[in-house]
Amino acid sequence: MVTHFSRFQHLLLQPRLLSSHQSRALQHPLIRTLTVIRSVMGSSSSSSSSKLLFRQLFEKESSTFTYLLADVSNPVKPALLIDPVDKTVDRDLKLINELGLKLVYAMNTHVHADHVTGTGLLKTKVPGVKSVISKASGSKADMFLEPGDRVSIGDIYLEVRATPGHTAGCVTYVTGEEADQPQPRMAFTGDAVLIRGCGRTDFQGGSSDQLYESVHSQASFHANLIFTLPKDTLIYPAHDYKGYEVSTVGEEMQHNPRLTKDKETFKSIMSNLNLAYPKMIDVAVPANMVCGLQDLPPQANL
Ligand SMILES: N[C@@H](CCC(=O)N[C@@H](CSS)C(=O)NCC(=O)O)C(=O)O
Repeated sequence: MVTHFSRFQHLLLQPRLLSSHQSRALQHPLIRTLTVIRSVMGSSSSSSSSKLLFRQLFEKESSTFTYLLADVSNPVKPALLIDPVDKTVDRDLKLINELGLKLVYAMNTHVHADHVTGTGLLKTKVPGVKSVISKASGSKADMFLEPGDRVSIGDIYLEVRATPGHTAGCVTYVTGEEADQPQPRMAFTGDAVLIRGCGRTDFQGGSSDQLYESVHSQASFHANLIFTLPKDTLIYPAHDYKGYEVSTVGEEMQHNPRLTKDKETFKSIMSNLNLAYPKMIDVAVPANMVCGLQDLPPQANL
């Protein structure tokens, strides 16, 4: 199910005003088609695809978003969860059952410090579910991802991009670029990019320098490059503390109060956040290093 791939090219269609000459040129059927696609994409605050079933779910104690994606064009309706929380596993499973989906993967964007992941619990409740996390996280799981891997459910897939900075093993999952994948693209950024913010960088191997590079750099093919994704790419973070639900790459490039700054200013902002340590960090990190389950016997196959 996880495959390496070698293409990160994408078509970037910038919205702009048209001259009368350009308007006449739009009579060309190919250009007209592209323009229609662009206008649909540009006005959207959610992705459209006849295949994709998508739900954004919220756990209010830790302000965590869990995302449910499924390919409902496939007879099995295979599904995955991104960043499930232990406290809301039963809610998530109820929804999955009601919608007739088959949960295949329980994935994390990183080792969370503020809540216990639901992946271990999901594995005990749904036989066959595979826990998934980046290899760089150092955590236990059934499947370990590296930058450039793909995770597929039916005909829909997520690309894995390295997003270190909040933690060393953070990744972002991005839907595929092809026309048969959900459009606009969706980026599940974990705690790398939050809406009008970003993840803190003061523990778990965090680095403000690295986070800045993860978002801005174009140096490495498999590096995250969040701000080089198409501007209409929808950003779905792991947390929100301000009442937001979704943003876009273009919106964050323009309005993110931290990530729009130059690197030195960004680093200075990050080193002066003075945030309290997450209340659950001493419980959550050890638990999440073993998929959210601490009390299993050593021989348990996580
Ligand atoms: N008060 C919460 C923790 C809040 C917090 O630190 N959130 C993290 C992401 S979870 S480790 C973060 O990166 N925040 C960035 C920010 O600017 O707020 C608790 O005690 O759990």
